[in-house]
Amino acid sequence: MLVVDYGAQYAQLIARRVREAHIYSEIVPHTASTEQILAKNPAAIILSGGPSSVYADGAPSVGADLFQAGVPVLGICYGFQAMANALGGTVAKTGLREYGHTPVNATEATSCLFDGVPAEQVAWMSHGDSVSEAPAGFTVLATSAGAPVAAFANEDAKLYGVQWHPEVNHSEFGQKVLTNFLYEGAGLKPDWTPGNIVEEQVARIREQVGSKRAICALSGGVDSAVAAALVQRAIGEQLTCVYVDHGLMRQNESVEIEKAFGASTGGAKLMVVHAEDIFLEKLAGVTDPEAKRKIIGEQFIRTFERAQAEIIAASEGEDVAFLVQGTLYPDVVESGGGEGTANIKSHHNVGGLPDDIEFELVEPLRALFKDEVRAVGTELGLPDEIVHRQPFPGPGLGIRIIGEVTRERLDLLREADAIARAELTAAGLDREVWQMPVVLLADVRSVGVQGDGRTYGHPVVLRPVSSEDAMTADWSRLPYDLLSKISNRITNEVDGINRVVLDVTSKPPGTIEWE
Ligand SMILES: Nc1ncnc2c1ncn2[C@@H]1O[C@H](COP(=O)(O)OP(=O)(O)OP(=O)(O)O)[C@@H](O)[C@H]1O
Ligand SMILES: O=c1[nH]c(=O)c2[nH+]cn([C@@H]3O[C@H](COP(=O)(O)O)[C@@H](O)[C@H]3O)c2[nH]1
Ligand SMILES: NC(=O)CC[C@H](N)C(=O)O
Ligand SMILES: [Mg+2]
Repeated sequence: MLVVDYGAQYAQLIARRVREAHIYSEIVPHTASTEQILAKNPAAIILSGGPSSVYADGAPSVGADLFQAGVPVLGICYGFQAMANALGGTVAKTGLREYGHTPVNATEATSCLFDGVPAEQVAWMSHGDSVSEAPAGFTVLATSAGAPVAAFANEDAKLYGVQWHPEVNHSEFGQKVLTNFLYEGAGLKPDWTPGNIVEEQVARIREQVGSKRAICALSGGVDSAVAAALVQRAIGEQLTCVYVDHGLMRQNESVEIEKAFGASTGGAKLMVVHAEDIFLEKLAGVTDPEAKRKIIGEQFIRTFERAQAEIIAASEGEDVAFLVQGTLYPDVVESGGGEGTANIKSHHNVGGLPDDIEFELVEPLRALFKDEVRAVGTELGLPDEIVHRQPFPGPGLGIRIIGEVTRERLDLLREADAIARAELTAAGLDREVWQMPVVLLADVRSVGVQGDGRTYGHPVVLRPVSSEDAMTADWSRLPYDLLSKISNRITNEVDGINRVVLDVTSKPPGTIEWE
């Protein structure tokens, strides 16, 4: 099943909802020609939304021939409008815009698209243009106040379209409409599972790496543990995992990772590289978040090159050409790696990579979201402690010190962070909270009174968030008692921190990390 991306906010979300319906899906850009799309032999096609207007100059269009190939198609929003336009319907700016929750009424309940869906449903809309006339041969299935043609179908040709976004959570029967299209409209069988991801990726990795050697950047986090386990399954002995202690890790983390490692990767070899001094040296005097990220990204690669040289020397000159990373889709899209998407922050493993990198990357999880990766981890038999670990960013505490990163500041933050994490665990909230960065405002100081004396210390920010996939997040409503305990312990026990504040910003507009 293919998703054609018209520059949508939600193209990956569509692909993911299709995978949730246990059908394999991939995304192709709208620049792909009809021949290129059909050459992939799709069992069905979904045309995504997009920011353009079909009647504007240079707007992406879809060839009418795509609809004559006998492949079932569902158009969503822009995709729906482009489909109407290509097949002789009319699309116009009606002046009736709809954004957000919108009631939609079925006018033709017999379509398979609406099986099990009530006559009135709340759908999530985001459009300024509307289809005012369906193409010949199509039946209008639904209307809304702002969209006279809110859905249409040509059941014989297996062509369907909806003006709303069935892929977003807020569309009440969104997943139902999507699965109706997939199972009934397109007749697909729900037989794709995390087990298939494992099989398919193992086969792909074998093909890519062949009999050569690879190293896996292993952080102790979920993504790299799952990536390592997949690659280990594919190429066994040819893999060496490399953990970099860059001095930006949390308290005791390096020791714990070394200990937990055997369980996480099915016994692959582990090499620990200590690179604290060089990372801190390169970060000296740097305060700009993007500059920090680029420096850390580059130093990671330089460290992997050191590991590569050692492995080559030890294996009598056999080349190590591949670098495995646990890159996920959100890392790619935030780094501006999608079709026409903005750069929000350069994740060290994507946008932070240096230009002169010589490794060939192996990234088996690059199209997936975190909860999908967790399902693959469970499928691979990884222990729950690893599969459900809270994320921790590769640049570590380096992007949680607002200001210059120094050894003293790192020690201060490590102490505060250890207390916050221990209390969250003691409260039994580790699984409920997605992650809780503790951020040191190193260039801010405030006046306190402690032991009847004046202090002039730094604040830390607690940033507990709940999320499904890190693309959006809300601040976690932690119990006041817990917040109070964390605040008391940090200010009492960590010399130099005299204030604890709570971040109550969702994402958007904030991101999870402060830098
Ligand atoms: N300290 C490290 N040593 C080696 N590789 C690392 C380190 N930190 C991060 N990486 C690499 O960068 C990738 C991206 O980091 P990221 O934090 O997103 O993933 P993760 O650590 O595997 O999982 P999680 O999101 O659960 O923390 C990792 O999958 C890993 O390949
Ligand atoms: O490995 C990583 N390298 C990075 O450069 C990076 N930046 C952010 N994160 C993690 O990604 C998720 C989304 O974070 P933001 O809302 O801050 O963008 C959150 O889980 C962050 O912790 C990173 N992980
Ligand atoms: N979300 C969309 O796909 C929007 C389609 C088109 N740009 C409109 O405003 O109607
Ligand atoms: Mg991590």
